[in-house]
Amino acid sequence: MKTTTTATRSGALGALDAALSLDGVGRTYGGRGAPALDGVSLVVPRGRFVAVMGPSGSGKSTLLRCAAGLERPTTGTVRIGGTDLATLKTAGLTRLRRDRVGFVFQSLNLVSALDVRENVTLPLLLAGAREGRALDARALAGLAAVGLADRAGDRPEDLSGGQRQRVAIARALVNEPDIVFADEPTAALDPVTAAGVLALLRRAVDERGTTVVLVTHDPVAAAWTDEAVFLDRGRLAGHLDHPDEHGVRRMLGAGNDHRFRPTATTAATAPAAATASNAPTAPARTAVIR
Ligand SMILES: Nc1ncnc2c1ncn2[C@@H]1O[C@H](COP(=O)(O)OP(=O)(O)OP(=O)(O)O)[C@@H](O)[C@H]1O
Repeated sequence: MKTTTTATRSGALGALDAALSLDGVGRTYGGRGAPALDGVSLVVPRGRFVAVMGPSGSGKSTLLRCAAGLERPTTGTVRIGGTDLATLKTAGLTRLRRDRVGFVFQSLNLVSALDVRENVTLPLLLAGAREGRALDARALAGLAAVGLADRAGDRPEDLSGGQRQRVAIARALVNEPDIVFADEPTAALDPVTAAGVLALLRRAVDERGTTVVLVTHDPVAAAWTDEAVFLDRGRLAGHLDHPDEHGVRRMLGAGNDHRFRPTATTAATAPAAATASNAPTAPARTAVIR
């Protein structure tokens, strides 16, 4: 197993100062059969937007759950911001997820008994913040950032799917997490609404330096990211820097007959916001270790 990236070879990036690192992570369910994840190693630098792609059942969601500390891997090491998750007991893991991690899922359950503002303040309250004007101001600022300041008093069921996802993003970002994990957040949205949601994630990366790990099937969504990594039957099978829609489709097509061929690709048609992040100051790319 060899490290293949310049980032790691040059020593510019280590697992300890990365936003996220996985080293030999495997996950087997029920102790039988093929593992859902099989020895996945990668390093995601801070301030990076990374897409995790691959065929259905290739292990994308399992990778996300293990990486986010929602599930313990069977083998290997996961570090968030240098902290080895295996060293944390349940309470410590909960604290780390609460304080440093944001989540946006396709079916992210906003609490229907709470209004939109209350949903956004929830992570802050869980982290011990006191109710009051300062808390409300933070929630409203977060809602304003996703264009929903005027819906603060509404219930989630009064919003469209796209608006709900924007509330979910405001909630994920309200405690200024180091890293956000998003699992198919745009799968149920029309293309225009999906672009709005992806633009919000892109902005979090560009303006706040948040790291975002996005599981998606969608080559258009992947084109908003800095890098796409591809899974095939639980293993890392390739990656694209500055993925564009065409390059991603090609990789996914190659995956259909199990012949991923990692290639160097550049973004000819990536969204403008994504291109901006490819400035020379952008952090080193994700280190894919095989
Ligand atoms: N909780 C579980 N119990 C048993 N098997 C599971 C569990 N979660 C996932 N698996 C299995 O692990 C493999 C990978 O599943 P995973 O959901 O990670 O794939 P995926 O790439 O996210 O798929 P999709 O794109 O269809 O959502 C599949 O074979 C799946 O059946």
